[in-house]
Amino acid sequence: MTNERNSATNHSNNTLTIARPDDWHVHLRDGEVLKNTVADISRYIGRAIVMPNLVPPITTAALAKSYHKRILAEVKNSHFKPLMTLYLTDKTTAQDIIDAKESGVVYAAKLYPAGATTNSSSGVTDVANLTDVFAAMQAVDMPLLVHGEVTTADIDIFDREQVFIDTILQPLVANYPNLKIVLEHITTKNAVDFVSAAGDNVAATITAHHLLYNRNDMLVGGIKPHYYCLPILKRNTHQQALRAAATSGSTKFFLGTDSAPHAQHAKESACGCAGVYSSFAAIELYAEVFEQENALDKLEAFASINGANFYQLPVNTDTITLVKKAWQVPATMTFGGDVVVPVRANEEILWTVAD
Ligand SMILES: NC(=O)N[C@@H](CC(=O)O)C(=O)O
Ligand SMILES: [Zn+2]
Ligand SMILES: [Zn+2]
Repeated sequence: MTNERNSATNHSNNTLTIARPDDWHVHLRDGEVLKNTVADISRYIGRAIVMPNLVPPITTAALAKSYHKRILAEVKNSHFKPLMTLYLTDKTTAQDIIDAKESGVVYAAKLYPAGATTNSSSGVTDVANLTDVFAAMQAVDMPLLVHGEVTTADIDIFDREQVFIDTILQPLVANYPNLKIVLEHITTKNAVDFVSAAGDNVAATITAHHLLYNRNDMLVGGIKPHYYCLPILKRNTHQQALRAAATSGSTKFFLGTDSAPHAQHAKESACGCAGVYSSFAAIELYAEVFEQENALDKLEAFASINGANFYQLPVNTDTITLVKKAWQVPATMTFGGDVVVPVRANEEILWTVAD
């Protein structure tokens, strides 16, 4: 079932009113930084799919419930609702999925190939270990969210998404034809083509930074660790394919910031962490892309409608208004007892969300 809705989109050159957007992929972390990450994401975002890659990871309904409570304790805006996820391991059982579904707070389960990204060491070593789990997810209609990269040393880091699609995802989709799958934070034309050709049960999130940047931004003129994320930024032809997909009007692509803060010292290091902090200005950054592509009329579907329909949740009934008004991003933002360097630090963002 999909939501039928008369579009609230209304725009002149300088303002755009859309249904309240949701973020279908975000890292809020835990502990003392939660008050900062929750304040930033809840400014105007409605719902957020909260990633489970904490240390230790959120592997059970009980852990998801207590993390959910810690997030809610920091929420000051009633329009914001965190949707929790379960971290799959080799040991996850079908009963874990049933318990998660019954918890009422878990909306999806996340597949991290072991070693693929930040805090994925407890991830899945072989999807063959999860046959019963995927069957249970299909039976209870719980979406599978996928970090789609292989991790074997012989595969070049720039090819890891494509090889994952060919060797892991394609058979998974074939074996579980009714399993809802979101290929998260896609970075390649290969991913766009795969998702576009698959059935309605397969969709993808696209980050603002993969739409705005390519690997030249990270590597030309000096190595810039704040552009380093996983999957890594690709060449500009892939970036163009992502921009075309996001602004195409296809219902298969929707907003997921993958906002993934790390303290400044952890990024500016001889072995810097992967992740870009963007949720403080998510819709403003996407609006830049959609404006550049002459597709502001497609932003509402991407940000506020397609994801809700995929998760079979109602589209938010209230709205936000974007105004074409530039503002300067600070050099750093508070991150618990530390600081995080945000995307666009010391530079301008061209759109503002009206209060
Ligand atoms: N995207 C990233 O570069 N990092 C994420 C993990 C992830 O989403 O893969 C993180 O948790 O830091
Ligand atoms: Zn990931
Ligand atoms: Zn992520």
